[in-house]
Amino acid sequence: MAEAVLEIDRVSKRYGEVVALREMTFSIGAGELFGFVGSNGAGKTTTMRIALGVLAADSGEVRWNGRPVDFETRRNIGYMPEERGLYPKMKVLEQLVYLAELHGLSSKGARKAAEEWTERLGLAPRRDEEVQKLSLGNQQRVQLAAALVHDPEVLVLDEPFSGLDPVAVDVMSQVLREKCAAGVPVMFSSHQLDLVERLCDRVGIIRSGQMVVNGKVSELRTGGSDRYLLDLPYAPADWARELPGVTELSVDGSRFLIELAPGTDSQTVLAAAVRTGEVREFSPHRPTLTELFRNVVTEGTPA
Ligand SMILES: Nc1ncnc2c1ncn2[C@@H]1O[C@H](COP(=O)(O)OP(=O)(O)OP(=O)(O)O)[C@@H](O)[C@H]1O
Repeated sequence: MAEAVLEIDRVSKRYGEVVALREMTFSIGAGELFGFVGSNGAGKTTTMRIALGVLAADSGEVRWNGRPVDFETRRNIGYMPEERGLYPKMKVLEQLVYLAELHGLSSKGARKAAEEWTERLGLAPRRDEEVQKLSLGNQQRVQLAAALVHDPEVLVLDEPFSGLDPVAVDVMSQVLREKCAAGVPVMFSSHQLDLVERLCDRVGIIRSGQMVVNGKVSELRTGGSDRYLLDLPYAPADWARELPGVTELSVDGSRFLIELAPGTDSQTVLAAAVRTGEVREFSPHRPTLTELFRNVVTEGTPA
């Protein structure tokens, strides 16, 4: 794994009686695209705000390249807040130039960067429009441009894909991949799990303010239970029920999803399937991120 760059180390946070984060811990390496998922209210926004230093943790620490995040470091982070923080009456280009200058770019450099990003994100025809007059999706593109315009060394994006049309989703995905390829650690939250699965190197699933699953998407999908999908057009509905070590999880017409207990030989199960007649399909079933997510959020009692 790449050297850890952004580290969230045992961060806890309460809002009065509400415990939002309990010793939240994870890190994101250089050039890594990290998807942050969890139910509504699980603590994603709180984590990101603390990572950025715009909200103080009760305990724990956020480090960037081994040093606690402070005012100077924050200038190097590109942040796309969930609540969107643009000035509604300012024109698009003017606003981006202003934000880039705030982050330390010269006025010439700021204008050049603002022009490039508006071009890239399909906002060139909107440069002279007030942000408040844009559609929500276009406001979101401006918000992404605002996170990128100062060429940040870390990107933290709170639900950057929500409300975007498919073309904008593609552009956004491409931009995030490019940033990663350039060595920037990128963290983003999303409820669009298919997108997270497609895009991310690693995913973190949080529940009730804690990281409960953190790993490579491909490994998470192959690890864990031993499930098989079978298509048996002539099998009676109960063909698998008496087989030792086999649990039937679902049946959809002739398609059966089963789970094998540890030590159960899949070839014995295949032989039993063959005895029912034709076997159209017999394949290991890799759960999707959505299925993993459902298992994780419904497992155990929310604290
Ligand atoms: N300013 C606040 N005052 C009180 N409670 C808050 C505040 N902000 C967040 N919370 C609570 O903290 C918990 C975590 O909220 P947070 O916004 O971080 O979740 P989230 O994972 O981003 O949710 P969503 O997916 O809905 O955006 C929730 O129980 C929420 O109600």
